Amino acid sequence: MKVGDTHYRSIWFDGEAGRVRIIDQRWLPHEFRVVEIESLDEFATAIRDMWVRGAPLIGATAAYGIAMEMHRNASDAALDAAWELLHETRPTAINLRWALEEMRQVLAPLSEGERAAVAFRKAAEICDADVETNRMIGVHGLDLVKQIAATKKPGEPVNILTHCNAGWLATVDWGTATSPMYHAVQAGIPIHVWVDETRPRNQGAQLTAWEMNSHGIPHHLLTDNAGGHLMQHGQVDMVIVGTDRTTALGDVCNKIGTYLKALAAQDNDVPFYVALPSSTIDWTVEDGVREIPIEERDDREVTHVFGRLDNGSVTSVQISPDGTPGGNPAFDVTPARLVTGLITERGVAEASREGLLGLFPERRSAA
Ligand SMILES: CSC[C@@H](O)[C@@H](O)C(=O)COP(=O)(O)O
Repeated sequence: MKVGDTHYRSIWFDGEAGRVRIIDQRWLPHEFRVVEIESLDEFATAIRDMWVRGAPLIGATAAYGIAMEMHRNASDAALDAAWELLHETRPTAINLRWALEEMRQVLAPLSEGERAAVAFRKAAEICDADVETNRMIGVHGLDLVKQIAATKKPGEPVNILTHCNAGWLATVDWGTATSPMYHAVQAGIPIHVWVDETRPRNQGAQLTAWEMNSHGIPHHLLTDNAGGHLMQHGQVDMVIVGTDRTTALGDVCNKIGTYLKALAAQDNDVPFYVALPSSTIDWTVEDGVREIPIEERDDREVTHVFGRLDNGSVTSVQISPDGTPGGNPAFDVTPARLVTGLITERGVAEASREGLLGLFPERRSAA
């Protein structure tokens, strides 16, 4: 999407310089920094320490990490070691394993001399496919927004609540949850977005709000606890969130706090949609609550907040007493029964095995 007048993706390969460039998301919204990442360790650090984050972008970054490593050393041992190192950076988002497997499958049968060029081509393909997938999620999600818009008075906006950042910064472009929003704006449908701040790292406040602001989409930033109240008062027409891993039965694992929004939505008859590329479906998992590994992050993310001081400097400050430990589960699972529909690149599915298999019939034999 555009930043000022320039169109950016969240990751790209500069072929002339032989460098991968990313937007270092740790500094947004205060500073827009583009950095180069080169060594395998830098790729692992960029994913683990969330210079890049969001399930699809983690996968795309890992793909380029493999490509850069193949350029340096294309042996079987280097491929396996890179796969392992990148795979252990973040445990919950399945796109990481998906992208690493895609890379390994094309590279493993090749000779060492062939691997680097093919790896860069494959990483670029993964990125391009992500962009198109997310565009299609927007096309299908737009139909849902239109249905709600049809019930409104002329000019009255569709109020959409979202949690965390499932925007273009979490993908290569468009975003998943935000793609229907961009498509609605393009179609001239008035929307207004409620942006959950998303403690502890505040991806909503720092990233989604920045995206909405940059694109001129009307929005308000909310504390994480406000959504239920707004739903009770008819101020939320629909929820659209992303997912880091979707089970074969339609449970969705997304940023911590998503589950509570789904409960509030059900209690208030607010449709709760989850937008996802099919690379987020883990067909090997059925029960999300029991089977999906939930990332536990550093408790400093809870005991401290990051922001800009009045003097303009960007820093983190402690908000809790010395000695109080933080608990930091980074994701939770929303059971399929709370999900109104899964918005995929192939259409909107019921959150169930049959719903998913209806859109992805090629998976039927495996099921
Ligand atoms: C399209 S991204 C979907 C999810 O990855 C997103 O909602 C999310 O939870 C991101 O978590 P993060 O910890 O910032 O990587």
